[in-house]
Amino acid sequence: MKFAIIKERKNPPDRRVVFSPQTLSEARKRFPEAQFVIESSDVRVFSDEIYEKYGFEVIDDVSDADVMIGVKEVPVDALIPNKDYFFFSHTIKKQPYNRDLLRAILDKKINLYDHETIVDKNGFRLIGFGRYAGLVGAYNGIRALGIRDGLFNLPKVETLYDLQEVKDELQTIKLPNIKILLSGTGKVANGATEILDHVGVKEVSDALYLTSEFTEPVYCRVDVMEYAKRKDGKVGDRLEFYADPTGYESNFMPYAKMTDFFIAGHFYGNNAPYLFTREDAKHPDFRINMVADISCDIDGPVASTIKSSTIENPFYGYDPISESEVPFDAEGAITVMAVDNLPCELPKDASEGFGETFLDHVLPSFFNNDENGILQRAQITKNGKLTERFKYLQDFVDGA
Ligand SMILES: NC(=O)c1ccc[n+]([C@@H]2O[C@H](COP(=O)([O-])OP(=O)(O)OC[C@H]3O[C@@H](n4cnc5c(N)ncnc54)[C@H](O)[C@@H]3O)[C@@H](O)[C@H]2O)c1
Repeated sequence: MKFAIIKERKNPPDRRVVFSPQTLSEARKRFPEAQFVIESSDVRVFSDEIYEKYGFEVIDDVSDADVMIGVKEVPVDALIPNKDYFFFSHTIKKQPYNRDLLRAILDKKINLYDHETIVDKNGFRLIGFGRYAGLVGAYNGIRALGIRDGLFNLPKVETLYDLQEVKDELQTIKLPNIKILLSGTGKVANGATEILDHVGVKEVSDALYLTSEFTEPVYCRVDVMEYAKRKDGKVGDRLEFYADPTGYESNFMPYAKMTDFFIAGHFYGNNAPYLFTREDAKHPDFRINMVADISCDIDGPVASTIKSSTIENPFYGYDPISESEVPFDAEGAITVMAVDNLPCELPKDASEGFGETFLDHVLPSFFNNDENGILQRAQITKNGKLTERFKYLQDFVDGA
């Protein structure tokens, strides 16, 4: 079986890749029956020459490979019919901007596997870039704070070589006595925690956080059972909330009154209550003045996120009174960092980490008859049709 590491063709260019040269060598060792080729690329974080140094063939035409492995959406005219493809297709939530892509995939009888749909038998995602989004998102929030309040001047992550350099930069700063709230307990939140711990911010329980002030910076981690509660006053249940959050309402306000800097790292499911609304942000006791919204749902659960921001211009201000965008350092504004492609800022580490999990969780399935059902669950299209699991996308494909 021949695997091709394909070139990223989306604009702006994404420098990430599923396999670093080193991880691909490991894959070659573990699966001697597999063949790997590299499609030449001038944007990838690892150069063609490095792959060649590791003994891989780097070519322009990879059309004789069986399985194409990429990161971002492949443009329709670059899709090769009748192949297996792995990439983030951003189609499973019926994203309108990728309807034509899904149609082309079906027309070209491509077997599409999406990195996002690579899950274990309980439905938990096995691979992703979440940790890197958390790392970069927390750093960017701290960077915004330093610039806005004239405290320190951290460089942009994209100008640094790797995670170690990011961490080295953070050694040079001292945070003021602020209170930081972090939502989520998943991959993103773990990445953010790694940064907060590295900066030496101490974690405190929510009971203490909600009742005390401190003489040093602290952070508190909350998940659904803290920032939401049952409307009927009964005790909530996390799994029940995931399945159907309609019986819940926000419990975020007590935290908003005790927080300076909010890092959003939760997943927001359909019909869940908003964490805070535009009205909430107007409340005189609403204390948050800095939001690093890594979850980045626009005009939704975190009301100050009125748009996503870019790596180039990562910060903007939200004026709670006029409910509109203002400069990030305007008087009375909530400063917002809402970059929606954070892992792109750390392409080397993100690629290395992603490849290791792809190697552990996905590649074996090609050689063990998919004994854990990984490929079967992840497959969205087969022979020009949607697979059973993804039949719900049929009306999206058929729609105008
Ligand atoms: N800004 C970016 O560049 C970027 C990059 C990667 C991920 N993200 C986003 O960050 C968010 C968190 O990602 P993650 O990888 O940490 O996810 P995860 O699955 O590892 O963790 C999800 C977290 O959200 C909570 N949650 C709340 N409602 C849930 C529900 N209905 N189903 C599942 N979990 C629920 C969970 O309890 C958990 O704390 C996602 O919305 C993701 O799209 C953003």
